[in-house]
Amino acid sequence: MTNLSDSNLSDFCLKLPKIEAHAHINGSLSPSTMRALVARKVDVNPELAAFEIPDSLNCIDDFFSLFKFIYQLTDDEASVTFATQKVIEEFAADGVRYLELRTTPRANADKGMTKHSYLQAVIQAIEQQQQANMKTRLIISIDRRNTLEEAQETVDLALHFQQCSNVVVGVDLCGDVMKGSFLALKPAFERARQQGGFKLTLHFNEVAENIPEAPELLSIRPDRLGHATLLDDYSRTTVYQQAIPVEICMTSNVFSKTVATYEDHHVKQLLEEDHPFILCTDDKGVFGSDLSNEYVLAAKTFGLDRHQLFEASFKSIDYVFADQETKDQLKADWLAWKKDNQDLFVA
Ligand SMILES: CNc1ncnc2c1ncn2[C@@H]1O[C@H](COP(=O)(O)O)[C@@H](O)[C@H]1O
Repeated sequence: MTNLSDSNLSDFCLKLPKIEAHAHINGSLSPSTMRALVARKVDVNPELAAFEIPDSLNCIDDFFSLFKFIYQLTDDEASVTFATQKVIEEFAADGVRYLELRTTPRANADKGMTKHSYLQAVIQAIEQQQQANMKTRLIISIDRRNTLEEAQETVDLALHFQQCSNVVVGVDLCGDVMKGSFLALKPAFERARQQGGFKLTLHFNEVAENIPEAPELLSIRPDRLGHATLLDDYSRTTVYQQAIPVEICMTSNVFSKTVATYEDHHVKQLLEEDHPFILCTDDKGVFGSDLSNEYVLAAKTFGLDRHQLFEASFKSIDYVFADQETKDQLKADWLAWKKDNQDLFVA
């Protein structure tokens, strides 16, 4: 049962202006969005009526196989647009003021959806769904299982959409941590930075098997790292020396068992070392935790007070893939919010 201070803390974390920088679109679909998508499709695909998210995810393998189901819900452009709009609305309702969504372009020949039309649907949704209080930007993901040719095709799309829209800001390496190799894909990331000026973020050392390729990932000097769960000596030295911001996804790590408990979470070290990090959700739909809840968890687990929570959120602004003018505006908004809400800082 929540006591009074719990609900006060939840209320504070909901109202706190926040940055979300690591949110996979298809992992962020809420149960109500999934139900709405099932309702749209069940006539043509009755099997979807039996679609349900497992109550508990036993290991990271379960987690990646879950996306095979979710992808049946977003297998045409209209569903992709609908899903993206819902995700944006929900982050805005959770007090997010600057959102960087990410997604992997996906084709579906049966529905006539191409990677190009998939991205067009996402970008259209972002442009149409700009909220009064929240800016949304897009990071385009390259899946670890891609061939170099596929990865280059994704970079081509990022470059194409950069010509007609200002929402694409970065390129990400994601996907099943046990598959693929970064080395094969490295030229695509280098081209994304050189030709598009895109920022690069890489899912990094989520499991021990990723450690051997860590020097290769760090060699491109990523602008941010996702998770960075396991820091071997070389990675720790490099990540700390280069002050690379880490996208922290506590619930995702605990649910997918890459971190044993919240108390053991590596954000503890980052807090102690004052190393840059951003609290994020990863897949709020799959793991059932929105961003304000991640702030509640960080506060409860590591004893952070409201000023420290504000600082964590405020510092995150420096690490987003936006221009300086946008960052300055966000900082001014955050400070104005703090000034207007002094009463919330009294627990
Ligand atoms: C444990 N955390 C994670 N580690 C690595 N990749 C992840 C992930 N969570 C999600 N994805 C990647 O994002 C895709 C779903 O969103 P999009 O279809 O791109 O919008 C997943 O298929 C996976 O490739």
